Amino acid sequence: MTTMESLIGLVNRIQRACTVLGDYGGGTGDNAFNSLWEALPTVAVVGGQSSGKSSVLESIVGRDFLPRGSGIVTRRPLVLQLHKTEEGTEEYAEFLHLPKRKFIDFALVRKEIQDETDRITGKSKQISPVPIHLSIFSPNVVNLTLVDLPGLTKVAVEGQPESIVEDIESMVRTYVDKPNCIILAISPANQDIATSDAIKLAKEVDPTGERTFGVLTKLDLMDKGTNALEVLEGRSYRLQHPWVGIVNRSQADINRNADMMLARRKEREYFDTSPDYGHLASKMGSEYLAKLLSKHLESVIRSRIPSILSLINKSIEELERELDRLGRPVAVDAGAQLYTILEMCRAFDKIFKEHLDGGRPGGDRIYGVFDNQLPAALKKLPFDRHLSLQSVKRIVSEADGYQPHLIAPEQGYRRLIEGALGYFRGPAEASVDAVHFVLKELVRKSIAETEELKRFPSLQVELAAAANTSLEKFREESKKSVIRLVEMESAYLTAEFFRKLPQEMERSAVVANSKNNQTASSPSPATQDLYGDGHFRRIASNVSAYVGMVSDTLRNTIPKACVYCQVRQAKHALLNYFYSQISKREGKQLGLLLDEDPALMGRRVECAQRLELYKKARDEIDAVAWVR
Ligand SMILES: Nc1nc2c(ncn2[C@@H]2O[C@H](COP(=O)(O)OP(=O)(O)OP(=O)(O)O)[C@@H](O)[C@H]2O)c(=O)[nH]1
Repeated sequence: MTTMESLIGLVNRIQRACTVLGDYGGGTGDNAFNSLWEALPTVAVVGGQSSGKSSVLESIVGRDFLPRGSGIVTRRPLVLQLHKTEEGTEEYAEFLHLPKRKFIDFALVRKEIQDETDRITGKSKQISPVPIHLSIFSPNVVNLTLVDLPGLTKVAVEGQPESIVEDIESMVRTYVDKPNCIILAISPANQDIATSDAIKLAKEVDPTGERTFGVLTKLDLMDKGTNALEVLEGRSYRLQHPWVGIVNRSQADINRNADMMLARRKEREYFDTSPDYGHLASKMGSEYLAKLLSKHLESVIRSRIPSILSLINKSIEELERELDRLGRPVAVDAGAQLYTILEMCRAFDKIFKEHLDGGRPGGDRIYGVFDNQLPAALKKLPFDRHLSLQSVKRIVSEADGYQPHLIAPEQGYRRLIEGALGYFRGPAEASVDAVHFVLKELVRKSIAETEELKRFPSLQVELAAAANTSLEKFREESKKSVIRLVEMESAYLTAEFFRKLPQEMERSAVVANSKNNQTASSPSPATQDLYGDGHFRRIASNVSAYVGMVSDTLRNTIPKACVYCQVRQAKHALLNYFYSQISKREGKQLGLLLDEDPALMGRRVECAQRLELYKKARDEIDAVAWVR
């Protein structure tokens, strides 16, 4: 059988561990972990300024320990964990941020709360969502955890930023919005309940009043002849739980340093003897409130345990998956580091090859170079200009020198052809460059897609640089090869092509003759036209036909050279340069390559800590017999 202590204490322990890891009610938006804190039931104390919040808390504890003053005194949430101890034991307090230091003197507790508030918020009087955890061990308390929040206010006081009014409200909301938050809404009885800040907020976030406990303070300060029965009996504002009336110490009592135990007794007497509230006396006062809350908190925790466990189990699974993805921490010895690097290179190389061979997209763009870009570039070459009548006449005349040619202009043909073939260098080199850029892009993509490499930005950079150096070398080789192909075409022309030409010319002349109906005695057109425009046009068309034949050949051979020199090499030897470099490295330099992204290392540590927290929480909950 489990006691209340073990249930509330269990939640207290988990809450403290959550805070250490930055998971607390008002500040968990940015680290993308499930918030365990939010799954834990908490009692949040909410009220307008001077509504009596601090007094209620002190009454519940039975000690004077909260900072007082003008302006906004509570500027960080105070998680107040009360632990009931055996009768006769000494009372003491402990802060989470000062483990092992026992506070016996509660005046020092007050000072430490002030100092610790300033430590985070500075003297700026700003507010901060990072809670202060205070545990109080005493025979005069019930087991209970409450979160004291800054008082809702309407105006900033001197030295505080204007935004503080909204900042406080939004901080309070981050707590009370959560379905697991029990709202302790404090309103003063000497003020119209309709204007109570606490009730206004509670109405908004908990319209059915399921998780709101209404507390009415300052009953003793009501005008003579009036009472708060309308509120306390639930007629002014109905809640599912009964309202609790409280009489705290007055300012004069505080100034007099009136004893808290005495104040509790006086409060009891007030209700016992009150003509207005006598019938409600057993359900009034701070002691009753503490017991009521403790019982309620315990039952809520009990009912939430299955959902807390399921959140914990889900989070454990998620964290383990994430840790697998992030990989294990890097080995420290050089051999293991080299092994890790080579493993990653292999993974990268595999992905790169898949891109080329078709398992992944991108390789087809190389075929695109050969099938579209190269033919289009060849088509665009300015042969029309080169073989225009004027240009042909000029080149042939220049080639003849002072003696005009007698039969075919051999030199003229050669010069025209050589001039034309020179144009093929452009598309040949452009094809090599285009293939180079596709390969480079595939290297970039493959690095990005290699999951194992994600952790190591330095290795990524080095790998990319080495791969690109290799690609550059392949590009040089490829360029040499395609230029050689073009030069080979210029070096030796296909004589066969020209041997066929005279017959072709005759044939075309006969055709032209018969078309013109000329007599047999007319001179042969070939002779007649030896230096005329028709002759030069024929030369241009012969050269054009030859160049066309070479173009067809190069269209087939340039891709072969590119694939041979670049694609094939990239597939087989892309990382050879990297391997030769890496084998020369010492252990320390290898370590540098494996320096992980600090953000990732941080994330791994965070995940590991979270995992530990969740596992510990699961074990603790499992250890409590009533869960079964
Ligand atoms: N007579 C009487 N005075 C009370 C009662 N409750 C609170 N006070 C006084 O009201 C004043 C404000 O009370 P606090 O407990 O400081 O109120 P608070 O809501 O914590 O105020 P802030 O921290 O300033 O937001 C103090 O002077 C208290 O003595 C009460 O029930 N009766």
